[in-house]
Amino acid sequence: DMYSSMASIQQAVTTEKVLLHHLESYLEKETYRLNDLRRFYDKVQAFHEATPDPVADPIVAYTLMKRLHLEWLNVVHSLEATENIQALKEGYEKEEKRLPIFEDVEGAAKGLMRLQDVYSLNVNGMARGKLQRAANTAMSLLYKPPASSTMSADDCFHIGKVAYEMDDYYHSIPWLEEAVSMFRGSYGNWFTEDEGTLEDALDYLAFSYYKAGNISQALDLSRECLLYDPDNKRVARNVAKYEKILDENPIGSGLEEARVHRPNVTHLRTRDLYEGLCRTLGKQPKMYENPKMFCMYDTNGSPHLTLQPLRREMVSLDPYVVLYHDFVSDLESETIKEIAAPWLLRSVVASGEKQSEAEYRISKGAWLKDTVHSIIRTIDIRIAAATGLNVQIPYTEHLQVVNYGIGGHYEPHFDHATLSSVDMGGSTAFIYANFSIPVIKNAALFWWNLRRNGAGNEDTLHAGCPVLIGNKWVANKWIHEYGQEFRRPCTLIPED
Ligand SMILES: O=C(O)CCC(=O)C(=O)O
Ligand SMILES: [Fe+2]
Repeated sequence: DMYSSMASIQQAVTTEKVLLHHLESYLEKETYRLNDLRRFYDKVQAFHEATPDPVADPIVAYTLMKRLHLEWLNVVHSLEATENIQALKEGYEKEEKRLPIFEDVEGAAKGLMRLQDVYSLNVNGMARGKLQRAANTAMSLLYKPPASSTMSADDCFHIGKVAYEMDDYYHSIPWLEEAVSMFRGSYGNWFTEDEGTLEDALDYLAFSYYKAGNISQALDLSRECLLYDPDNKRVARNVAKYEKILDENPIGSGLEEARVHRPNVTHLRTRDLYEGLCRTLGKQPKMYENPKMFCMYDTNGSPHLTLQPLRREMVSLDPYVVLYHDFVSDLESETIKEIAAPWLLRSVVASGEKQSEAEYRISKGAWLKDTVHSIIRTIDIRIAAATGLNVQIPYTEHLQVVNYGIGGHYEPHFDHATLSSVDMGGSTAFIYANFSIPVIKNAALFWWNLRRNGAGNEDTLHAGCPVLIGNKWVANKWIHEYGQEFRRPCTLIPED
């Protein structure tokens, strides 16, 4: 699929540029054709104005005869229009296999709804291309794009429909409200590219309200829909039905509006904690008040780091989490991304004995062996130097390079089992340990997910927050317990 990684979406830009080129050439040819038709029209029109009595002049009469016998025929039966549209269609068909499919648009729409929820974004703002916090969380503008990227009524309608098809009225209502209000504003204008109309949006919105238990809203909208589409028998039946319900249940007689809840797709107990941490966008000022949380140049006693120590920042003492700033260089991270890009495949998660794609991990990844490029080997050596651990296969896994997609995230999980540029969102959140770390380009985050006695540290439950703006790449190196016996000896203290 395409929506699950920004690297794949970048290819869509190239595809659209090709389509744009075909359309440009079509428009040029059609403009030429229509200008020529206009010239013919003007010629005939001028003739009728200038020659009130064509019958008197034999030459004039001749041209009239010839025109009617031949010229009109050629004009009306001209093949040019067909040829032009044919060329456009052929150009499109050549790109067809590169176009996103339904699941991609659906996945992208779900990604936007995820961002809306996790970052409490306001739908009206989103439709205007601005990322602002919803009204109940003190309206604040998070991001305004440099170029205007507003959504059309039809864009909002589509998202509303995706939610509606999932019986998710919590999302379908605000998006369809937005669509209806925009369609109303442009009523009477016809946009070739649109899939839906005001009537369609009203219809879906009315039914969403009905499902959510708001019958009087459903009735108002259905009546408005009938106004535009008086022959729609189904909507007429709905109006009658809603009127009947309201008649039988006067206000206050127990017909309460069902509260529409955000669908708990993740069945996640930790969701609120996780999202709260994501919303801080990695800002944790409290952390710096603890003197133990210092920064230092660290060689870890390794000769590899003597001349160029790592810049280490303590992030958490328990669980032990450290951040190495500029762990890799721009050249290294760019190279890794380039090597990984052609091999990216949809990320999977363990599900029983098998592996499967999951809504809770939206990204694509590639495994890079140290033999594919000397940079991978260099980084392995650096990881070994920083951690003092043995990073030879089979004591670690290969480097896993991951690129997130639209609203791409990885919900809370354990790894017992990190390179990038993100402008906003995408923090790594430690749910129980209650902190999150923003994405810092070229930095590496290191933690022990096992205690020295081999038990998993529950406090390492962590997640990759949905990416709000930017392109997030991470590289994971999972180091196994096995093989480190003499490098990280065990102790008898359980909490060590
Ligand atoms: O993307 C992140 O911030 C975390 C990624 C992660 O935890 C994983 O891939 O296991
Ligand atoms: Fe992880």
